[in-house]
Amino acid sequence: MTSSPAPRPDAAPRRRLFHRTSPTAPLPRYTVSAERHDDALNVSWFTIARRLPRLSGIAVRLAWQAAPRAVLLTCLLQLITAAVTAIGLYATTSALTPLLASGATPERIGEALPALILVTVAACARSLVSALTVATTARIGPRVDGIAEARYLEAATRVPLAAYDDPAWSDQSEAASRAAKDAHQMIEALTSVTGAVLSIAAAAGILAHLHPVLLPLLLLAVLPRGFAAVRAARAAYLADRHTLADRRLRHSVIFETSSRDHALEVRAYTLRPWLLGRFRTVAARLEDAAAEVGRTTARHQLVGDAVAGCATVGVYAALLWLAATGRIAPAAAGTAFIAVQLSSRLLAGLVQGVNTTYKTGLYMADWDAFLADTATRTRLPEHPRPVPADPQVIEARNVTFHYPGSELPALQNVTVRVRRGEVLAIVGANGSGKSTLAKLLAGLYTPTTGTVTWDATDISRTDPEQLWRRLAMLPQRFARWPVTARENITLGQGPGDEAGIRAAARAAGADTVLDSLPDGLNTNLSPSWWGGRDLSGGQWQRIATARAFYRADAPLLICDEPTSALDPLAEEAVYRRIQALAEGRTVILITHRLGSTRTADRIIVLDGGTITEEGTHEALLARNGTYAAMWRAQADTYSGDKV
Ligand SMILES: Nc1ncnc2c1ncn2[C@@H]1O[C@H](COP(=O)(O)OP(=O)(O)OP(=O)(O)O)[C@@H](O)[C@H]1O
Repeated sequence: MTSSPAPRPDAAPRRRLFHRTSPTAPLPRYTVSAERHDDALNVSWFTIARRLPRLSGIAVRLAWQAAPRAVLLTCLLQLITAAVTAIGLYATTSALTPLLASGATPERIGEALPALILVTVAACARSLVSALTVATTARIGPRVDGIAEARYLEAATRVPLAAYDDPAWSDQSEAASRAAKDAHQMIEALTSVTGAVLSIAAAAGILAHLHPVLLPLLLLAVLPRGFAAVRAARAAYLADRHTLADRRLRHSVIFETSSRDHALEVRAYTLRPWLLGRFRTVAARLEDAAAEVGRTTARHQLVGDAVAGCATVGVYAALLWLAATGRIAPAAAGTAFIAVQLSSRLLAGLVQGVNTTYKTGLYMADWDAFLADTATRTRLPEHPRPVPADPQVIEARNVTFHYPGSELPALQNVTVRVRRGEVLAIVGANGSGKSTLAKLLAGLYTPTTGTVTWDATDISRTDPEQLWRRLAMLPQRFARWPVTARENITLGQGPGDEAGIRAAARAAGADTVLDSLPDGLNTNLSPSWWGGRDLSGGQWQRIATARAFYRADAPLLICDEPTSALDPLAEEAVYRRIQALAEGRTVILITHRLGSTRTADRIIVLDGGTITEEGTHEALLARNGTYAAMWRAQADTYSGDKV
């Protein structure tokens, strides 16, 4: 049975690109965050004029950093183009004057010949310089993209983890990554704008020289289209900004629908109609926005063309009148005619260039704002305290923590102390705050109130990168990097020594996994790449554990659910290894497998973000509280044999 097309949730029904044979999923309309409704969405002509130089300045600075010599060469080529244009027009008048004079034809041609040769040479030079400009700009563009993208990545990898939980930052990040990718467009557009402006200025100079009234006439022919272009660019930008969240949603829906990670559930849960419905809903919203931009652009273009057309007719009529009444020489009128035609052609480039410059310029401003905002969020202490190389005590004191935008605290007034050589186990129900507490102790999040210290050093006053170099962490949701098994273990620590990698793999039970791979450590662990192999969930967990163990000299080891996917023998081996690793370092172990907590030096129980129990396994059983209840429940599940 085919269902009738579902009505769009938020617009009047009309013909669509998509046939709605599947249900349309209701999709929340996320709006851009309050900060994004800034003055960029409220631009007046004055603001545009004020802003264009600044927007261009961002791109010019980037271009200068990327390829200063190419920038200088481009400027030189632009000036040559303008000079050649002026020479060509001037030579045209010189050629037309004898040609339009009375006398014998061979003599008139002979007199005009040098000027005609100059006109031809100027035209050839113009083409050559234009080709050189294209080649030079092509050298600058990719380098500018590279720098813009590298800065974006650097900022995104430096910002505190909490930024990723903030939708405002995510919106900004999306706009900035898009701008960085397209930064070369701004360079190309700026080049064509400056080239066209200089050449039109040269033509205007020649016209003003021929007769002062020709200059305002030229401007009359040129300005309306420029005005229309900037208005269209502004409409497109505003629509883009308003649909930013929807575009993010669209990417996310496409990714969820087609990614390998979701492919199994898409099939097993027969998700196709639901997923396509979600896609259609968001695509329809974007389609509407794009159509609206198209209508606005067409309107502006039509009005601009109409006014420009009328103005051009007026210019030609004025030229005829000036020539007919003897106010200018016929040769000057001919040159003016050619200059207006040339300027109209240049104007097409200028219009396109202004359009792109303004639009991409606004995105570059987003990129710039993202870097500035991210730098503010990332601000390091002015004089960072050194991180203790081998902390004796790691302590959270009266720590409360709210995730961004969350009213309920994930942790409330938590105080905990863990010493070097100790294994601290954190247990508790799902969502009780275990992972959050571990992340705070590792400096991955900063407490909303309270302090975390390593020895006497408040870690919020240290350089976090220095801190994390002293951390080995096996997170609950570890990344499956699409690189070789070797890189998955050494992960950013250089090529690694073979013995160290093998020892970490053995300790994590990953040695047997490596033995089963066709190229051993050199096998790529992404089946989507040629020669790549995937692993089972437990095998992946062993590799991720080896990754944490490989950082053998880190004084803090955090294992968050390290054995959730492991078979019992591997599990026992990993816990034995964690126990052994505790010698000379601090170990924090988060687990629901209470069997492993028996050997921990101390256990804390979290409930709703607060510590409710603390002690050794035996002490907590004797207390007969939450821990004892959890222990008994698990013992019952495993028939009391083993937990
Ligand atoms: N990035 C986040 N943004 C907002 N809230 C979050 C975020 N991560 C976790 N929370 C919330 O914080 C609380 C504590 O989460 P946490 O991950 O620390 O729990 P947990 O005890 O480790 O749970 P589990 O046993 O399920 O792993 C939960 O209520 C959770 O919903």
